[in-house]
Amino acid sequence: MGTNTPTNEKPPTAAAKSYTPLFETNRRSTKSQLLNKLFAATVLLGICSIWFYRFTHPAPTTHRWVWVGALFAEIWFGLYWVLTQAGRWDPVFRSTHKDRLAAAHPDRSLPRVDVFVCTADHTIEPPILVVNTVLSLVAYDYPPDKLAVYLSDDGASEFTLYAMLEAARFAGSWVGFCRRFDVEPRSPEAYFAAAAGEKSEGGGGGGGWEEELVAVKKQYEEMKDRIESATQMGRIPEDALLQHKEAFSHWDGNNKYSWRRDHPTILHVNPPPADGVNGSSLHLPTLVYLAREKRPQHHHNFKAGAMNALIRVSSKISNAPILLNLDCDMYSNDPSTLRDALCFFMDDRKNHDVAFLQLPQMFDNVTKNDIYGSSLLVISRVEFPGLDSFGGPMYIGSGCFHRRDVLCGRDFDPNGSKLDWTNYGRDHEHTVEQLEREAKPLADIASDHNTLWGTEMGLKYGCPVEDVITGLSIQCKGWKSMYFDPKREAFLGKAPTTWPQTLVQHKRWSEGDFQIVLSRFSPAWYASGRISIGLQMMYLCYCLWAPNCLAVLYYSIIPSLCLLKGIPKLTCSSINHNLLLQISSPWVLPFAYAVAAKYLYSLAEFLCSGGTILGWWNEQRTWLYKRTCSYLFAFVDTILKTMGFGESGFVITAKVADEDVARRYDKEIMEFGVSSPMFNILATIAMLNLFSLSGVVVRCLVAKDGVGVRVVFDDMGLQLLLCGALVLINWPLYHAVFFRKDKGRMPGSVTATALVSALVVCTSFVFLY
Ligand SMILES: O=c1ccn([C@@H]2O[C@H](COP(=O)(O)OP(=O)(O)O[C@H]3O[C@H](CO)[C@@H](O)[C@H](O)[C@H]3O)[C@@H](O)[C@H]2O)c(=O)[nH]1
Ligand SMILES: [Mn+2]
Repeated sequence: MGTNTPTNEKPPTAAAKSYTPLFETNRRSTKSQLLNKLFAATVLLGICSIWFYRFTHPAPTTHRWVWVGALFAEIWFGLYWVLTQAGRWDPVFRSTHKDRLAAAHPDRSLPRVDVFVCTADHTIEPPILVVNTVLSLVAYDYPPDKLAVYLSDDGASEFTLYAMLEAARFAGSWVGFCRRFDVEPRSPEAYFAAAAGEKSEGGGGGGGWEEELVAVKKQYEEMKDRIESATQMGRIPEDALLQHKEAFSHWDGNNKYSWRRDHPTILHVNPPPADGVNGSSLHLPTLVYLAREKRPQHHHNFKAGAMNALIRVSSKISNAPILLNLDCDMYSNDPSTLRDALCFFMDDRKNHDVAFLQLPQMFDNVTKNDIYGSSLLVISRVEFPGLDSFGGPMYIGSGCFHRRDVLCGRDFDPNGSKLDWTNYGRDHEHTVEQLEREAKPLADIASDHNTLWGTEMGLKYGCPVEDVITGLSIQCKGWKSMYFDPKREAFLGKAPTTWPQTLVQHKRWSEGDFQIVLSRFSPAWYASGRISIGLQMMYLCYCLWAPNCLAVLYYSIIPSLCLLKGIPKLTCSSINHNLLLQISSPWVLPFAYAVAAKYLYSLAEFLCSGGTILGWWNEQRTWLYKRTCSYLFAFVDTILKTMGFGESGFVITAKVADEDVARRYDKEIMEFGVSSPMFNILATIAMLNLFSLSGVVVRCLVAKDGVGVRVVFDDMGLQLLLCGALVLINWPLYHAVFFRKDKGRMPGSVTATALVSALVVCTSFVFLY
């Protein structure tokens, strides 16, 4: 996509000579930008001519609603396309100078960093996965006395605490090994897997690496065994109970069923040995376990509540000016990421308005052709760099660095919003007991309920995408954000591995995003004048995912039904209308151009972002399924919620699958498996298109004189194409319905429901309408 050239940011003046930038900003070459814009202009022309066609061929008297639907869908798709162009207007790409950072700020003058890891359920977020993340963070290449890792456990699980304590013990050996051989990545599980395939970087070159690897791996496996068997047997080993009597005492005699929703704050600070691990020179960061207080009568506000408790508690313990937020499945893949991030926050000239720095969310379990389109490639590689030029990307949760003061509600002052490092941190004259005693009440409900937390301070409450709404409210104050997509992925997490997970995750996202449009911070009006128009357009683009379902549902159902019934024309007294255009009509050209150009461009973007052709095709299916299911449910639920019915929840995505499912996932076989209302809709639409297509084919075959065939192709050619494309993209679904025998197939009940519903819809449309 063109070459990158550095932008000319303000020519250096004499006074500014001593300033050395810590990061670089690159833009596409003027030529490639111009070409891109010209191309966009031609597509826009195509879109306008489609609109023009509709308006100059006014509503017919018969089948009027079909016409109205098509008009609505075409306007929607056209406008939506315009919104997406903002993300492609002027992308910027950032790179860092860690060497300059090191020269300007020796380790002892680096600011503290607090890392927050959130977990919420030890059954779907296994403790061993969580501690792999924790260990990868503890092993950051950063002065240990400046780093603290906090684990928030909304599941209040003794097994997660046990796992963390085990990890703290193992950390000495692990970090030592990592430092000595400079290994990457620093999540033990990921490293050992890579080392086994001899793909590991660093290390390999002798110096006792192999022996040490065997030893540290053995220790790790033993620890993993202990953690997993404790979880399986539902019992913490005696020796651990004895050693950490105080910490585990909270679980004595608790009621297993209500515990998660009803328990006091549990805070356990695990300070590193002051004189180094086993008296060596190796020091480790502080590790903290927190399960904030929960009571059934108080809403806990999901991850936002957990994050706010962490912000408060950490302010007493380490009080770092920079916070990093990670989900429990996202381990650090690059030990130098903290230094990368600081290049942005510590750049002398450009740091005064940067509130947060978002890094892309990448996943280590995505298969080659990404069957669920979960890698977010185009968003990460194309759209977020695009947002960055308009004031910065959204805050999307995991992988985001924040300035503590801004996240805590600091207003933007154009004359002085610089971060003063020196006011932060606290020295450890306190004993651990003192620290725990002081910090603990801050995670109690009393410190949160009826306070400014969740409204003016911290992450916002009441929205399933707490991250996006929080980021938007910060940007609306005048703060900027930045996006940094490093060459080596900074974090790797777990993407959903089944259709139900994928669809439910997108329901949460699109529901949350749509709520933002209707909220106080609406990007449609509140943000006007507060953030740039380009950014506003892109916020709308994401926040209007949910209502997208209407136009897509229309396009995937009505033209096919009309095809089946044989309605090519919508007649009005004098003019002939076509539902979709007639193939021989000159108007087909701009229509075909706009559609083809849009899809080819999207394919090119996908390939340039590192995807495969099949991956792109899979992503198109995912978009279709998300739009017809997740977004529909999100849309309906949001409307109901605004009318006062129901509340939106937070369904946590499972990070493990049973063996059978995992095996199919690795083979890129789609997983349906359970019956769900979402599948009923998907399968019904798929069947309906199959029936329509077969119906037409049969009709052509029985038409003796060939007239029927000609009419079908000429008058309904586009409908036929659309229906054919829908059948093609649904292929794996038919396969799962009709042919598969494994557990991941479409359940019989869904199949039956879909067949009956599609049959009823088709016959009643053909015979009754
Ligand atoms: O009551 C809760 C619910 C969730 N979580 C944590 O929130 C994180 C995200 O949950 P997950 O189920 O993995 O959702 P994703 O859709 O994968 O997460 C993305 O979307 C979320 C917003 O919907 C953001 O919060 C996340 O950071 C972002 O990675 C996980 O670490 C959970 O443990 C909590 O701490 N408390
Ligand atoms: Mn996740």
